[in-house]
Amino acid sequence: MSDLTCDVAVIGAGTAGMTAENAARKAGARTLLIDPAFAGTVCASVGCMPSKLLIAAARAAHDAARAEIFGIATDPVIDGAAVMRRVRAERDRFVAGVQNSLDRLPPDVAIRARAWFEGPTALRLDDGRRVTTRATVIATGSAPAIPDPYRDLGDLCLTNRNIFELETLPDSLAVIGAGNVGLELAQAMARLGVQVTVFDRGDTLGISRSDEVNEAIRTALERDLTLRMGTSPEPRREGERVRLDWGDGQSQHFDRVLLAVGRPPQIDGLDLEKTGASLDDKGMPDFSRDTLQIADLPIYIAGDSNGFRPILHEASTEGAVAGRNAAHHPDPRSLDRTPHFTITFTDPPVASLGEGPGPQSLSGTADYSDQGRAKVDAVAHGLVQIHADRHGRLIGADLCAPQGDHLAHHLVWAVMDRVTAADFLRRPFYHPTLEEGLKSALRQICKASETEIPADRDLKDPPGS
Ligand SMILES: Cc1cc2nc3c(=O)[nH]c(=O)nc-3n(C[C@H](O)[C@H](O)[C@H](O)COP(=O)(O)OP(=O)(O)OC[C@H]3O[C@@H](n4cnc5c(N)ncnc54)[C@H](O)[C@@H]3O)c2cc1C
Ligand SMILES: NC(=O)c1ccc[n+]([C@@H]2O[C@H](COP(=O)([O-])OP(=O)(O)OC[C@H]3O[C@@H](n4cnc5c(N)ncnc54)[C@H](O)[C@@H]3O)[C@@H](O)[C@H]2O)c1
Repeated sequence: MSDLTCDVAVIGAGTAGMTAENAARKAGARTLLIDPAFAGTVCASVGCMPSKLLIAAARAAHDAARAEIFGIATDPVIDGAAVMRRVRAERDRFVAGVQNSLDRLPPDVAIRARAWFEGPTALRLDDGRRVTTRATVIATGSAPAIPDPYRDLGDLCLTNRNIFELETLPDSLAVIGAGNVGLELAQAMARLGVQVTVFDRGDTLGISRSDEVNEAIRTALERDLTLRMGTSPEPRREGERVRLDWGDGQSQHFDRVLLAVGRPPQIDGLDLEKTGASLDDKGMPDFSRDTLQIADLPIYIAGDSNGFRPILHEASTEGAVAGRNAAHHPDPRSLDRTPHFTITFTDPPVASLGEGPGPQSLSGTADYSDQGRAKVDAVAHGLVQIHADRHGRLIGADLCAPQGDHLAHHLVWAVMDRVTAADFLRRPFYHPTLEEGLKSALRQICKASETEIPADRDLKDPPGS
């Protein structure tokens, strides 16, 4: 096979890589998109989408089990094999959608191979070919960390890469790591009838920047599962089960263990040292968060592989910017970054956006344990903390509240629009909705910032809101 030449080589055909290739090609570059598998992105195949499909099944089970609250008797039977079949069937449709996009690439753009650097403008492929390029985008994603003791567990050790392949649900599951992956999947499994224990070496839940929000999600989770904070258990395979030992003499057996202890960037094996980039002790190159360029090299790094904001919409935006900048190298343009914004799809969802609470900021809190619409729907739990500057301009929020994924979008858009609490209160709030609950936090910010609550607006909540 003969060597290859291009303007922009993109390493990795995930969300960031596919977007980068497209942006570079639209900017007039001759592109190559290099991936050993073209497996249809982590998001569609083993990340966002199958996890949300499992969560959707869990929500159906949970709603059926609690229908009694409303006077409706149900006795749900969970067919674990059918649950997993639907997860995979719908997941496969998402993956097929990605494969369709890959099939529409111009001929000879997709190269099925693993790549690594031989120099700043030279790549080597594992099929022996060499690629000479003007610029490169690294978009190699991240991979689940697997601490050594768990490697001996064989098929009893799950990660996001194989959990969705389970034929049926296990009776019991230990989840190691109370981050996004761990908590979303732990609660879903528990609501599907699996006995779940979550272990985390941290003493307290750290999913949010706010202690109150961490406490709200902790009490919600403990209705479904056991949380063992401050533990880093030792695993041992015993036949077809895993024994975990922790603390002084405590132990328990589980059918399976799900490892969710972090997702470091997949940069091993890229031979980045051959590019001339200076690397930190983890092998990470220094890169600009504005342009995604590594030093002054013709190399850009996007998505989970740069470790900055390892979430989907950031991978997509960064991919577009890295692709465009690689095509226009050496004249990269800065990325117009949106605020920090994360959502954990637990029930209630947890979100954090913009700036967190700080010494210079004001906060208002909306209590959702006593909110009208939340009580109607029997989901009254949690809180929303809205943060503002001293003039009452919204700068961020932390929350754990019913439909918190939607509330968080209203808030992050308001932060981007540089809206003040008073501006926000001028908008209509339909009754009875969860949005209406935000008003109490906004009024507190008006008061603390000594700004007027707009004329013609209520000064306190009407009954039932
Ligand atoms: C269980 C789970 C749930 C998630 N849920 C959400 C969610 O709800 N919302 C959200 O915003 N985010 C979520 N995420 C995060 C989201 O999936 C990632 O941020 C996103 O998929 C990252 O995309 P990427 O393009 O950076 O990497 P990837 O999609 O992983 O693509 C990387 C590609 O690089 C290729 N590659 C690696 N090394 C090489 C090499 N040397 N040569 C060639 N190719 C290479 C790989 O084969 C792969 O195709 C979730 C993640 C997980 C694991
Ligand atoms: N809804 C979403 O947006 C979503 C969902 C899932 C994943 N993700 C992405 O995936 C990334 C990785 O998620 P993650 O949950 O794997 O990692 P994480 O870094 O968010 O959490 C890992 C947790 O594991 C704990 N831990 C580490 N080593 C341990 C050990 N040996 N024993 C016990 N506990 C240990 C840590 O204290 C930490 O709480 C997230 O940062 C996020 O960007 C996003």
